[in-house]
Amino acid sequence: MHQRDPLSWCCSLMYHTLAAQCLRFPAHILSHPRPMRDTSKHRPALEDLPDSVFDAWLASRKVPGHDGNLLVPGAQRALNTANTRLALFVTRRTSYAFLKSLWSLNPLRTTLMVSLNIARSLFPAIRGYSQALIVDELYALIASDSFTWSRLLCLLFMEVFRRLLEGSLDAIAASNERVVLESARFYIEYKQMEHRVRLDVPTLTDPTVRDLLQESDLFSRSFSGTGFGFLSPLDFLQIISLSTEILSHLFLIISLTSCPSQCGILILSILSALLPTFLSWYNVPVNPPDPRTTTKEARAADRLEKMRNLAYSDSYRPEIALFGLGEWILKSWSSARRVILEAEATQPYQTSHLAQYNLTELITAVQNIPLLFLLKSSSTCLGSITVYRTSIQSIIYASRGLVTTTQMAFQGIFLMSAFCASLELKPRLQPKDQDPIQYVQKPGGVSLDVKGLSYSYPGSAEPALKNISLSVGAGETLAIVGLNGSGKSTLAKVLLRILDFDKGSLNVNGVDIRLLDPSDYHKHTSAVFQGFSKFNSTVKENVGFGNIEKVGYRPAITQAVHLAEADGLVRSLPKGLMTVLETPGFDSISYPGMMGYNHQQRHGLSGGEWQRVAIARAFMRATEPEVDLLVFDEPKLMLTSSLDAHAQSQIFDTITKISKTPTGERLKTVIFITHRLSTARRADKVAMMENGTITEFGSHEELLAKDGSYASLYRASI
Ligand SMILES: Nc1ncnc2c1ncn2[C@@H]1O[C@H](COP(=O)(O)OP(=O)(O)OP(=O)(O)O)[C@@H](O)[C@H]1O
Repeated sequence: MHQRDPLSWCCSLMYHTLAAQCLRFPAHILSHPRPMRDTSKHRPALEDLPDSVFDAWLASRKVPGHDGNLLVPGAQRALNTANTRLALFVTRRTSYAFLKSLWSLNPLRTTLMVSLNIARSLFPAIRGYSQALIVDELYALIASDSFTWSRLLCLLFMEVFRRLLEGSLDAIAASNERVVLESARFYIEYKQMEHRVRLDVPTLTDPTVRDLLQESDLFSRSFSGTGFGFLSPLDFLQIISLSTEILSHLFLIISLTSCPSQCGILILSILSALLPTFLSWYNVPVNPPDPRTTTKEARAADRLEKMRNLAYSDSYRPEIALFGLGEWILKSWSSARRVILEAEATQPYQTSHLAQYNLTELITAVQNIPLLFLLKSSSTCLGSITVYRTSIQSIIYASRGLVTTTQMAFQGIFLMSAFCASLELKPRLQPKDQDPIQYVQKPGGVSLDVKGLSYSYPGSAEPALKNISLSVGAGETLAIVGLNGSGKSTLAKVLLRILDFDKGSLNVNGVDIRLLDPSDYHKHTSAVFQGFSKFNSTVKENVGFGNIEKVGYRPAITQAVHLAEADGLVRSLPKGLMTVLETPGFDSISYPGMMGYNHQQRHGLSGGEWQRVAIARAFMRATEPEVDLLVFDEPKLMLTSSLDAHAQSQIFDTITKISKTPTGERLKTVIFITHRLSTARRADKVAMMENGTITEFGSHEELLAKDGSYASLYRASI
C-alpha cells in the first residue's frame, strides 16, 4: 500500500485546514493579471471589518496620520483601536486553524508541552507555600521547646524532594518543548521554501507580494528565536503560564485572608502588587515609533544595507578598488547611519517614572503596609508573612512579563496574518477559473501564433512590447534581431511563459498559452537566458540542473558538455566536472566543522566559458524527445557575443543537428536572439525588433529585398 510520508501528510492537513477556514484572498491577487500597489482601495474604513486576512494585514500597515503611506515590512504596528480590531479579526480567522495545525504535527508532545507549562507555572506558588509550612513548623517546634534535629532533617528532606521533582519536570518539559519547537520550525520553514520555489516571476515581482513574503519570513524566523522581538504562536503559551502564575499567587494571598476584616488588607496588597505594573504600562508609549517607518528612514535603512553589502562582499572588490569607491561607500554609509540614529534619538526617552521620580522605594513601602496589618493580627504566623512577601514579588514580575509578552504577541499576530495570507498566494501564470489544458505534443515541434501582444513591466510607463504579431510553424527556426533595449529578451520570456502579457493573444499549438499549466509547458522547452544563472556549485551540477532527473547521471552530463563543445574546458579544470565554480556575488560563510568543505578551491571562468556551461545546461534537456522548443538568448558583450564567431557557428550547427532527425525531418522549433546577423541569415524567419515592436518579419532574403532597417543593419555588420 502507498504510504504517505509524515511531512506531506502534515502539509496537506495544514493546507486543507487553513483553506477550510476561508482565508479569502482578494481577487486582485488571485485572479487579476497584476496585483495593485495602490492599497487604499482595499483598506477598510475603521468601522468596517476587512474581508480577508490579507486585507487585515494590508490595513495594519497603514502609517497612522499619513494617508497612503505604508509601514515598511517588519515595522511595529501601533497599539490603537483600529489595529486591535484587526488583530482580533486575524486571531478569530486564523489562530484556531493555525494552532490546530501545529498541534497536529505532534499531538501528544504538544499536549504535554501545554500541560507541563501550566503545571510549572504553579510551581512558584507551591514553592512559597511549602517554604511557609517549613517556617511555621520550625517556629512552632522552637516555641514549644520540642525541637529535634530529626524533625528538621525530615522537613529539609521534603523540601529537597520537592525541588528534585521540580527540576525533573523542568528537564522533561525543556526536552519535550525542543522537539515540539523543532517540528514546528521545520514545518514553517518548509512552507516558506515551498512558496518561494512555486511562485512565478510576475507574482514575486509584485511589490505588495514581496512585502507580504518578507513579513511572512519574519514570522517563520520567530520560531527560531530570531524574530527580532516577535513571538511565535508557541510562545503564546507564556501568556497562559504567566496568567496561571499570577492567579495561583493571588489564590495564596486570598487564602491568607481568613476573615472579612482582612479584605481591606487583601485589596490593598493586590493593588500595591500591581501598582508598579500599571506605572510601567503608563511609561510605554502607546504608539512606539518604529525607527524605520518614515520613507526617509526606510530609504536610509535600505542604503545602509546596500553599503554594508558593498563593503563586505568580495565580488565587488575589483571595481571598488578600480573606481575608488571606498570613500563614497563610507560617506554614504555614515549619512544613512546618521539618519537612523537621529530617528532613534527622537524617540521619547523611555525612562521609568518609577526611576525618574524615585518611586521604587515608595512602592516597596506601600507594599509593606498590608504586611504591618498582618503582623498586627494575632492569627497571622511567620510562614504566611513569608508567602505574602514572595507572592507579591512574583505577581509584580509575572504581571510585568505578561504586559511585555502581550505587546510582543500583538505584533506577532500581524506577522501570522502575513504568513497565513501568503499561503493563499497563487502563481499568477497559473490558469484561473478552470483546470489547465494539458500540453499536447505535435510532430515537428511547437507552433507559436502571436497577435497584437503588448506588455509593460510593473511600474514602467513605457511598454516593453507593443502590438507584436508573428507566427512560427512547427520545426521552424526564428531569429530575433534588433538594437539594444528593443524588447528581444522580453519577447523570449513571454514566449517561454516566464512573463505574462497585458494585451493580445499567444497560442501554442493552437491553444491559448494562458490555459496551459506553465510547469507542464516548461517540460517541453529548453533555453539559455541572456542573464543565465551561475550556480554556486560544481560544473557537474551547473550542467546537470538542466535536467534534474539526470543530474547524477554522468554520461548525460558528458554528452551535454560535448554538444556545447566544452570538453576541452572541462578537461582543463583542476577537478574536471567536479570543480567548484566561483560565482560572483556569493561569499561563502564558514561554519564550525565545515573547514574541509569551505576550503575547497573555487575556480573562476571567463564570460565565454560560463556561456558554454549554460549552453551545456540547455542541451541537457534539449536532446530529450519531449522538448519541442529551444530558445537561445545570446548574451552580448559590447556588440558581440562572449562566444567567438567560430564557436557560435559550431553551436548553431549543433542546435540544427538536435532540432532535426538525421534524415532532415524537423523535430523542434528553435528561436534564437542574436546580434550577429551572419547567424540570423541561417534562420527560416527573421523578426526585426525596434522600440518594442516587430517592424520587419520574413526570411533573410525577403528582408534584404525590402531594404529596410534589417538590410542596413546587415550591411553594417558584414
Ligand atoms: N525587469 C525589468 N523591469 C523594467 N523594465 C525592464 C526590465 N527588463 C527590461 N526592461 C526594459 O524593457 C525594454 C526591453 O528590454 P529587453 O531586455 O527585452 O531588450 P533587448 O532587446 O533584449 O535588449 P539587449 O539587446 O540589450 O539585450 C528595455 O527598455 C528595458 O529597459
